[in-house]
Amino acid sequence: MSPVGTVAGTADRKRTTPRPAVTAPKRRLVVVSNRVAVPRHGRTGGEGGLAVGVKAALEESGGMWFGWSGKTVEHDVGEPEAAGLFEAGKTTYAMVDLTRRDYEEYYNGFANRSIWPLFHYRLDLADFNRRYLAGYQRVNALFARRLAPLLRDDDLLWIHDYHLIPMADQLRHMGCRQTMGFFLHIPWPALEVLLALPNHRALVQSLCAYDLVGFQTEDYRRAFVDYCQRELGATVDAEGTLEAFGRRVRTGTFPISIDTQSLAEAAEEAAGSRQIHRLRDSVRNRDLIIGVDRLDYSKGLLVRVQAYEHLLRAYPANRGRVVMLQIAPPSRMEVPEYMQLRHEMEAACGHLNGAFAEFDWTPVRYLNKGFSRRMLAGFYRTARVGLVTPLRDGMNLVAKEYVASQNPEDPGVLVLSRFAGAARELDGALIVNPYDLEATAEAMQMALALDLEERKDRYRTMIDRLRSHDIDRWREDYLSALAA
Ligand SMILES: O=P(O)(O)OC[C@H]1O[C@H](O[C@H]2O[C@H](CO)[C@@H](O)[C@H](O)[C@H]2O)[C@H](O)[C@@H](O)[C@@H]1O
Ligand SMILES: O=c1ccn([C@@H]2O[C@H](COP(=O)(O)OP(=O)(O)O)[C@@H](O)[C@H]2O)c(=O)[nH]1
Repeated sequence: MSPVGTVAGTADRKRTTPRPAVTAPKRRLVVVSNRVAVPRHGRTGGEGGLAVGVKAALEESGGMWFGWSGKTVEHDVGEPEAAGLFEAGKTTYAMVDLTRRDYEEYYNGFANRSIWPLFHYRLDLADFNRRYLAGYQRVNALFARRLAPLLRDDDLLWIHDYHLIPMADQLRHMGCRQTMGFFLHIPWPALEVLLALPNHRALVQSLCAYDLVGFQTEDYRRAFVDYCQRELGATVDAEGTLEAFGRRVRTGTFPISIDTQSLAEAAEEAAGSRQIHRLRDSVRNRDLIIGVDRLDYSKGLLVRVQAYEHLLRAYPANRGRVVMLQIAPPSRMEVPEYMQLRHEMEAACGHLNGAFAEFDWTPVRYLNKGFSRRMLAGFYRTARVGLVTPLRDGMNLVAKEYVASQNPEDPGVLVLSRFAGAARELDGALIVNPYDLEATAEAMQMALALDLEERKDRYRTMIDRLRSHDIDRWREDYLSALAA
């Protein structure tokens, strides 16, 4: 299990003010996701948007969170009879172990070597081995068998992400008639790209077993509808409801967000901490540029290092004057393409430092480890520039966290890829095409040079959006649409 994920992660910070009351669903909420953020030793455990949003919904209304336990068992010793259950507060956690083979074929295989690269437009990296597909179907069927006996007739099911697309279909085959919603955290690709997936039709057919299918952006939703119309002959009405395979499926756009208020509080508090003082002392009077990403090829890490090299070549006055801090915790290390990226990043950062470093200045600090969100908030606030350059990204919460962490009186500037879902909302960022290295370098230069008034203006438009569209709003919008 990788150290940093959107669902499971290190301890979260408690809000100092209560969450606003939102319309809690009257029916019991059952959340299903690959990773489950289990509370440890009474501390809150969530890290990314999914964990924060789901936990808040379950704390409020009570319910169940079902998924993989994070454990693999070495041999297939026969399936356990039932999911392991335990209660914490109003929430029941129900979790299933996976055999090593299931984990390899379902998680490392179909989820992360077939769907993930394809949906992030990396056809060159996709592997459509049929063994992976079989493992994916097998684990979805196993999850459905373990969940079905725990369900009540009027439960609301909220199933998350690309690992679990066929789950509703599996449950329906077992006779489950509950309301079921799906939310996709990653991009939905254009029709021409999706057609490369050997079982694309069956996969989309299984999505039609849901009552509501939610996407991060309107572009992804439209791409899904486009596929259904052109490939399946589905009809769609003005509200985005599809008719396909004899079912009516609603579609919607629900951009995930962050706990804006608690991030801002954490950043302010962290600014006075010993570690942030240490960071500031080490950076001295230089400008800090920060990147924070799982070590994933979709995040555009290599082009980012190249763009930074362009910055140092095209604007040599920056040499000795800026420092780039790239935090890149290893992720999915059993998938060969991720290991390959690790080697490539080591070479790229080594090359850059070798070419430009001076005896008293190192241009890039490259760290293969994760930090708590509280520490990250302090790092973000210290950085004059936040660099978020994915080649394709469902949303990208780091972009939102960077903005929320800024000092309103002296905010930094976000340089953001147009291919991140977050670019649809964060229009105060300097938006770049990350494939265009020179333009990215120019945007970095501009970010370093922006005057205070313009930085404040850009920050204000973004923070207003993040305050009105925070993580509470995301789950409220999704759950009220699902329950409607
Ligand atoms: O669980 P892992 O394999 O360790 O991966 C971590 C998560 O990565 C993906 O995150 C996505 O969801 C974010 C929140 O909606 C979104 O901002 C980001 O753009 C996506 O890449 C994945 O979709 C999650 O399921 C993983 O837990
Ligand atoms: O060292 C780290 C690096 C990242 N994160 C968190 O991991 C999440 C990453 O989410 P994002 O949507 O940016 O990308 P994903 O990794 O889910 O694709 C964010 O909440 C980060 O704050 C973290 O807690 N510690």
